[in-house]
Amino acid sequence: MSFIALMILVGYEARWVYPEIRAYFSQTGNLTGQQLATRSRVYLQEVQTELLVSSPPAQDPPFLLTRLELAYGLFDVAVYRQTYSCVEPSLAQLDRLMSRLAQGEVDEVSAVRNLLAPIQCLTMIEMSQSDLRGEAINEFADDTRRHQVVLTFASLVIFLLGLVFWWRHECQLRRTRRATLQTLEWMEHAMRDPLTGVGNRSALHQDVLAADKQSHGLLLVDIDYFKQYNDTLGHPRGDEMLCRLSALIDEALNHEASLYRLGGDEFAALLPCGNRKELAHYCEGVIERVHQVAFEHPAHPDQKPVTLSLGAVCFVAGDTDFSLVYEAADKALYHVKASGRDGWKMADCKSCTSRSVCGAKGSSERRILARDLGKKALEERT
Ligand SMILES: Nc1nc2c(ncn2[C@@H]2O[C@H](COP(=O)(O)OP(=O)(O)OP(=O)(O)O)[C@@H](O)[C@H]2O)c(=O)[nH]1
Repeated sequence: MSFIALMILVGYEARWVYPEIRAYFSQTGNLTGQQLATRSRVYLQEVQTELLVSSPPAQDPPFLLTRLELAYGLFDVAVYRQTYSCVEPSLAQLDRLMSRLAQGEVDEVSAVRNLLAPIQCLTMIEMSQSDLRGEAINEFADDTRRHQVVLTFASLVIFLLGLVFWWRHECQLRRTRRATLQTLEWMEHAMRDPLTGVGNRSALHQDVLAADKQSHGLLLVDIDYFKQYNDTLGHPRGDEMLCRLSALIDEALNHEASLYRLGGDEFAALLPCGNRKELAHYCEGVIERVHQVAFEHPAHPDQKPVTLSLGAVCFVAGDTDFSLVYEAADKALYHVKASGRDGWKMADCKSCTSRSVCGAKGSSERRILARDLGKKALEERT
């Protein structure tokens, strides 16, 4: 918009400047016109003076004639003839005077008298030319002033247009920036569990997709008998416990894992882990830490403090269908739950790893398996 206005202004100025300057300089041509008349008058006056001062003239007739011819030549201009009525008679008079002077038929006094009319005509031409020039200059000055005003206002308009454009652009930029930030904020909210502040299920899937092709460990953690905890102490205390446990799991995993709440009382942890042994170490660490802290659980069927059940699996991110990985970890968790809870199990998921990352089984895993055997034996006996 500003650019278009600027172009219009430039066009306008170019349209004005060129003819106006031309007009001005053509008027300065009047200076030459005036000068011709002046020069011619000076020659005539020199002849007049010569005739008046010295009688007989000190200069010989050819000198006077040359002066008169010069005066005639400068006087005999087409523009003068067309513009001023006194030119034709004056030139005729000069012509007559020159021929009479050449023949020596004229006395000084009548010659001087004959020069008066041409001199008067030339003086009038000088004054007229001077007036014309003055008018042209005044007109040019008026035009210049007028155009300066136009130029000033146009520049002001362009400046204001530029300002408006800049302001609108700035507002647009701010709106876009705000919208982007809001979108990012919403995305961030959409990926977070509002209660514990850890990521949610969508965040887990996104992080798995974004993870580099390295060996990772997935831990699924579920609180045991949380329904009873809620029923006894109330949901606000249950919420509090969820927050405490998410912090505790994070701490037990040395803050190296990304933590997620998948819903209800189930958490997931994703962490880089080279082999099963390392993952087993992490699982053991979580179980031990919750034992150490021993959060009170007034309704635990086994009269224990709060306990956790863990299912874990090793996988190579990017190489495996994550749903298979999750299913394997979930099965392991289910197995722990079914085996009496308060323990961990690592899934032996062959399809989850393209590289051999499997190591030794964890002690808790062994403990669960032992408990399974015990349960089976008990069932067989009853
Ligand atoms: N305080 C609280 N409780 C929740 C929330 N979301 C789900 N729950 C409760 O968590 C409990 C989960 O219970 P279940 O899935 O039956 O499992 P559980 O009682 O822990 O039993 P097991 O998992 O078999 O050991 C339910 O009572 C839900 O009401 C929450 O945001 N806050």
